[in-house]
Amino acid sequence: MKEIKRIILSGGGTGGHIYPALALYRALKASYPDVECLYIGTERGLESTIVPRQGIPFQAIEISGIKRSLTLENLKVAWQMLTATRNAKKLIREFEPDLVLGTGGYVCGPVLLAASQLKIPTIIHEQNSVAGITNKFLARSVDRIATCFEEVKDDFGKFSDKVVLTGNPRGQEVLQTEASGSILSEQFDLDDQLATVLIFGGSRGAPAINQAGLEGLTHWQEQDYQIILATGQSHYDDLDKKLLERYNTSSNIRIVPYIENMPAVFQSIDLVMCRSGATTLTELTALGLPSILIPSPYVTNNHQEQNAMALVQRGAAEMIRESELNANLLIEKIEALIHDPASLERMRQQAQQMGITDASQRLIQMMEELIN
Ligand SMILES: CC(=O)N[C@H]1[C@@H](OP(=O)(O)OP(=O)(O)OC[C@H]2O[C@@H](n3ccc(=O)[nH]c3=O)[C@H](O)[C@@H]2O)O[C@H](CO)[C@@H](O)[C@@H]1O
Repeated sequence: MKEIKRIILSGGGTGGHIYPALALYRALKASYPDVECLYIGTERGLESTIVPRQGIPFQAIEISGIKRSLTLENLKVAWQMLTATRNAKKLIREFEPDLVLGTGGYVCGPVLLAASQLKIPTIIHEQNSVAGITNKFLARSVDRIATCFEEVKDDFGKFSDKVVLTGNPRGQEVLQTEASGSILSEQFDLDDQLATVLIFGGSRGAPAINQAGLEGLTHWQEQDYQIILATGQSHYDDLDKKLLERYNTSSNIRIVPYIENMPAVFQSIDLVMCRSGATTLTELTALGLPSILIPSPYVTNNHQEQNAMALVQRGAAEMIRESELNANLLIEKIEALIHDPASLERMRQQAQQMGITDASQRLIQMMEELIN
C-alpha cells in the first residue's frame, strides 16, 4: 500500500474551519511521522496566525467571498477566483502532494478546484448540518465529501454518493487532551474547586454575547460559581480598560481575549454558553459538556440554528435565539442549570452519546483508499 507522504490542507477564515484541519494533521503525523504538509489559506483569515504557530508551512492566496447583492463586486470575485486558481495550481505543482483536503471557507474554492484539475485526489470536509456555499460548489469536482451530520448528505444532491460520514477530527483531539486539575488556578488565577461557566462567541467572538455577558458580571461577582468570558481578540481591544481591571481583579470573574488551549480548558468547565459553530459543537459532544447555545443568525441558511437543534432535540443543550438574548435571561438560564447537577449530568450523557470520536482515523482511511 502506498504511504501518505505529502498533503496540502486548506481551509479558513474562522477557527471552525482551521482546527479540524490541524487536528487531522496531528493524527496523520502520529500514523505517518514523515508526512509533510503545506497549508494554503488567506492572509486575512485567522489561519495566517494560527497555522504558522503550529510550525506548519503556510502559503496565502488572495480570495474573498461572493456578495449576495453587489454584482460589480462579484465580477471582481470571479476574476479573483481565476487568478487564485492559477496561483493555487502553481503551489500544488511545486509541492506535489499525494492528496489535497479542504475544510471549508472561501479559500478552499480555488485550491480544491486547482487540485482536481491537476488530477490530484481531493476531499472536502463539511463540519455543519447545512452545506457551505464553497463545499456545494466543489462537490462536482472533488473525489469525496466527508461529513459530520447525517442530514447534510441531501444538500449535495446528485453528488451525494461521494458523501461519507466521518465526524470532525477536533472531537477526537479534545478527547485525547489530558485534563489538568489545576488549569483554572494556573491559567486564570481562579479556584479549581468551584463550578465554572465559560462564555464565548465563536473563534472571532460575538458582540451580542459579549454585551449580555458583560452586563451580567455585577450579578455574577456575588455568586458561588465562576465565570470566564472570552470576548474575541478584536472586541477585547475595544473594551474599557478600567472595566477590565475592575472585573479581572475580582475573585470569580475573568475576561480574556481568546483561549489558545480550548481542548485543555474545556476539561475543567461545568457549563458552556456559546455560538453553535460546528467545530465547537464537536468539542462539546466529544467531551459531554452541557451547553446553552446562542446560534449566530448571520450565517448561510441559518445553519447554526440547525446545528444547535441537533443537540437541543436530544436534550444535550438548551438554546437561546440572539433576538431574545439579554443579561437577565443569561443569568436565569445559567443559574437554573449550575445549581441542578442532575440536569447537567443528563445533558452531559446526551451530549456524549452524539460524539463521533474516531473521525481522524476515518479520514485517514479515506485518504489511504484514495491515493491507492
Ligand atoms: C460566523 C461563521 O461563519 N461561523 C462559522 C465558523 O465558525 P467559528 O470558526 O466561529 O466556529 P466553530 O464554533 O466551528 O469553531 C470555533 C473554534 O474556535 C475555538 N475557540 C473559540 C474561542 C476561543 O477563545 N478559543 C478557541 O480556541 C473553539 O474551541 C472552536 O474550535 O465555522 C463553523 C464551522 O464550519 C461554522 O459552523 C460557523 O457557523
